Amino acid sequence: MSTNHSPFCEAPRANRPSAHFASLHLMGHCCCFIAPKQRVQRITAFGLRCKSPIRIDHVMHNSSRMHSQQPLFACPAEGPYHHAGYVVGVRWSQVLTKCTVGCQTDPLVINGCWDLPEEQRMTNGGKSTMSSSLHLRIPNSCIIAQDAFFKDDSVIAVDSNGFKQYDVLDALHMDRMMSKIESWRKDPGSFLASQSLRTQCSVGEEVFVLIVEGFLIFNYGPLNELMDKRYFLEIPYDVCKERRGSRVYTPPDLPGYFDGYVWPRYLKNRQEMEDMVSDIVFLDGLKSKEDLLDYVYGDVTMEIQSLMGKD
Ligand SMILES: Nc1ncnc2c1ncn2[C@@H]1O[C@H](COP(=O)(O)OP(=O)(O)OP(=O)(O)O)[C@@H](O)[C@H]1O
Ligand SMILES: NC(=O)c1ccc[n+]([C@@H]2O[C@H](CO)[C@@H](O)[C@H]2O)c1
Repeated sequence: MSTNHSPFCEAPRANRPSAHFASLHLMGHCCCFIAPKQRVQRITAFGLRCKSPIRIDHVMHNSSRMHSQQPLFACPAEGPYHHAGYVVGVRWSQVLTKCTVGCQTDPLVINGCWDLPEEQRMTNGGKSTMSSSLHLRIPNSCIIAQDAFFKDDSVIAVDSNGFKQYDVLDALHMDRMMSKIESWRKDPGSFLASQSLRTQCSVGEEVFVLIVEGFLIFNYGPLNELMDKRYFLEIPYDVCKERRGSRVYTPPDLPGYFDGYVWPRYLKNRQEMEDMVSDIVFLDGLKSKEDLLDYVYGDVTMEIQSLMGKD
């Protein structure tokens, strides 16, 4: 199976109303709360839907760290709906405060995903790759990865085929993941410091960005609703199977696990996700890492600029 649908747009789906493809559409709601030390955090939620082709000419670069982008195009395409999906959500908070100018040079080391050699990380859709690169480009960002919250193997349910039921929310300590996200929300600056990440602040205001990366983050309502932006990286069945086959998990996949459990479960999870969430940007994970990163980075920075401009 293969995909020919375009990289930066929602994937086609037979039962998705065509209106969902119509034009770039931002919708938002905001809420405010006052955090300690006079800090004002604003949380904005919005979704992105797109039809074809959307041209993004550039990203504002009134800050030295914002890079201008090459024009990018997004358009829908037809095709079978057989893609493995991986999700990356982005959340940010804006902090209005006075800070000194600094720089962030530390690479992200969180949840054990960045400091592992590539061949030991999961070899699937590219979300860890994307998240890590995004983090390095976005000041004051950090990653929380869902894979770090798997329960112990001894408590994972087993089906009648002997397949461990790893690809369900029950296999994850979502409560612990939420606690971690909550601690970021309460005080992102302190959270970064606790991860040995320095903050970079411009005079006047700063935006902290949390990149939430995982394979079931949108299926968990309380987490999904916190996201400001949602991206879903897809790769076709055959590529996914091949990449999965080259991985060694702990515990390792049993023979037949991919076709007997992982793929059918993925299809169920994906259906559930699409029934719950509509404002997801689907990305073609077969595109180059650079193109994907440029697109997402451009998209996120535009929204951050827009967020900053609203105050
Ligand atoms: N756009 C891409 N094109 C080609 N290869 C890619 C792309 N993105 C990532 N890869 C490669 O695919 C492999 C898997 O990437 P990555 O670990 O980021 O996937 P993942 O979705 O995080 O998987 P998992 O959730 O299972 O950890 C890596 O070897 C990575 O270098
Ligand atoms: N404990 C783990 O991290 C673990 C163990 C066995 C399988 N997996 C797989 O990780 C993927 C999500 O990234 C899922 O498809 C799990 O099957 C993870």
